[in-house]
Formats: sequence, structure tokens, C-alpha cells
Amino acid sequence: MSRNLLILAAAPTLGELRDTLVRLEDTIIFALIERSQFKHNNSIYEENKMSFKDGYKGSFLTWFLKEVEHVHAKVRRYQSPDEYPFTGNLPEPVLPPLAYPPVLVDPQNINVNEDIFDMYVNTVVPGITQPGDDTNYGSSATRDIECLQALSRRIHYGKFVAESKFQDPATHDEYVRLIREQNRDRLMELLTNAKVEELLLKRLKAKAIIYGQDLSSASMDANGNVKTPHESPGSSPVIGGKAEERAKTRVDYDLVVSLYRDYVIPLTKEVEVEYLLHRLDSD
Ligand SMILES: C=C(O[C@@H]1C=C(C(=O)O)C=C[C@H]1O)C(=O)O
Repeated sequence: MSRNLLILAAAPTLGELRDTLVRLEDTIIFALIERSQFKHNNSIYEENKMSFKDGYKGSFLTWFLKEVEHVHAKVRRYQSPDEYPFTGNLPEPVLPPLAYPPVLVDPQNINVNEDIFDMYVNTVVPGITQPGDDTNYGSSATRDIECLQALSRRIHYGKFVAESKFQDPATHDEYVRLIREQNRDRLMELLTNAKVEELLLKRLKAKAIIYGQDLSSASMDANGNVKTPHESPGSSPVIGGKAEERAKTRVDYDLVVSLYRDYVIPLTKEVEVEYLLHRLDSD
């Protein structure tokens, strides 16, 4: 067994990590549902739109995110290896550091939150909200920050997944060879599991349809029975028996699937590749 297998504490298994990613699907879907209850409120994303006493020139959302992350930094949130801030120049914690087991070797301190922020503001928010302004700026930004933090955790979990694959005796030597070659494309091929991705997208659609269904009092009779037949996740999404009618869900389930297919999974794999490319820097 090569030396770099001995450096680290026992990393979580790939199966345990995948279970965590499955659970984060729920967190992300419900966070999107919560944000979707408010209008787009585009002004909170525009720079120089609101005046701040300290002369800050950014958008309301980036100002709020800065304020939230400053407080969270003081309680050492970003000393956790699975938490990455969107804001720079954060204060030191008021609490003493925790002794996290050294699972990751990440000399670059990889952080793709800029990409996550741009994707979320420019693609996700317009896709999950109705156009317009309902002045719920604080509530919208609060839900935005919950979405951004959940997406960031999920995507940066790619570091743990990459470390688990690197430590797998079945593939360790091939990873070492490809890292020494700095062969980005072959690393991407080796770490990609198309079957896991395919099953994930199918599960995600089912979750978004089920979680997104409106089971408010309006859709239930006096005895608490659901009045409107709700499609089972395996069937084509229908309500009221018309197969061509889309399920009326609180969040667009096709958008949730495309969010993962086009952004979350590719960004997670980018994190995995970047992590692996620098895994042996300290050797
Ligand atoms: C996270 C993994 O690595 C890759 C990324 C995946 C994702 O972001 O969902 C799924 C499978 C892999 O292609 C994994 O193998 O589970």
C-alpha cells in the first residue's frame, strides 16, 4: 500500500457518502420549494440597487450573504471540512477550533461557490419563481441563502467522494498514475459512474413530484382524503386523469432534474477532478 494511503483517518465509505448525497437531495428540493413561494424579486440580485450605510455597492443578496457568513464564521462554521463560504475576508471564530479527523488533502482549498452563485441567480431563481416583485426581499434572500448553502455542501462533497475513490485499493494505483500524468480527461472518465447518475435523476424527478404536490386543505375533503388524484412517481405525471396535463407541483420537477443534470453533477465532478489533480501535491 503506497504511503499516501496511510496519511488519513478512515474516510467515510463511498456508500456512506452517496447516502449523504441522497439526503441532501431532500434538503435542496425543499429549499427550492420554500424559495418558489415568493416572486422573482429581481431587484435583490442587482448591484447598486439598494443603498447601504457602509457604502456597500453589491446586491441585496450578496450583502445579506456577507452578513450571515460573518456571523456563521464566528461560530466556526467554515472550519468544518464540508462547509465553504461565498464571502471572503471572514472573521476568526470566537469558539476554539474543533479537531476534525484529517480526511481530506486539499492544498488548493477548492471552492466553486462563484460558479454555484452565478448558476443559482441566473438560472435557478428565474426557473422556480413567478415573474414580478412582491417586496418579500428579506424572505426571498433568506431562502436563497438556504438554497446556496445546500447546493454548496452537496457539490463540495465531491472532495470526500474523490478521496474515497482515491483510497479504494481497486483503483488507487490508477488514480496515482493519472494524477502524476495530470490527465484530467482520464480522471473524469475513471471517477464517472453513469449508472449512479441515471438512477439519481430518476429518483430526483420522483421526489420533486411527490414533495412538490400541494396537499393543502384545498386539495383534501372534510375527512382529510386527498380530493385530486395524485400520480404515482413511476407513471407519467398527470392530475385529473389527462395524461398530457403536467402535474401541478410547487416546484417545476423538470427544472430540478435539469439543475442536477446540467449543473450540480458536472460541478461535483469538477470538484472531484480538481481535488484529485492536486491530491499528491504535498508528496
Ligand atoms: C458523486 C459521485 O461521483 C460522480 C458524481 C455524481 C453526482 O454528482 O451525483 C454521481 C456519480 C459520479 O459520476 C459518485 O460516484 O457517487
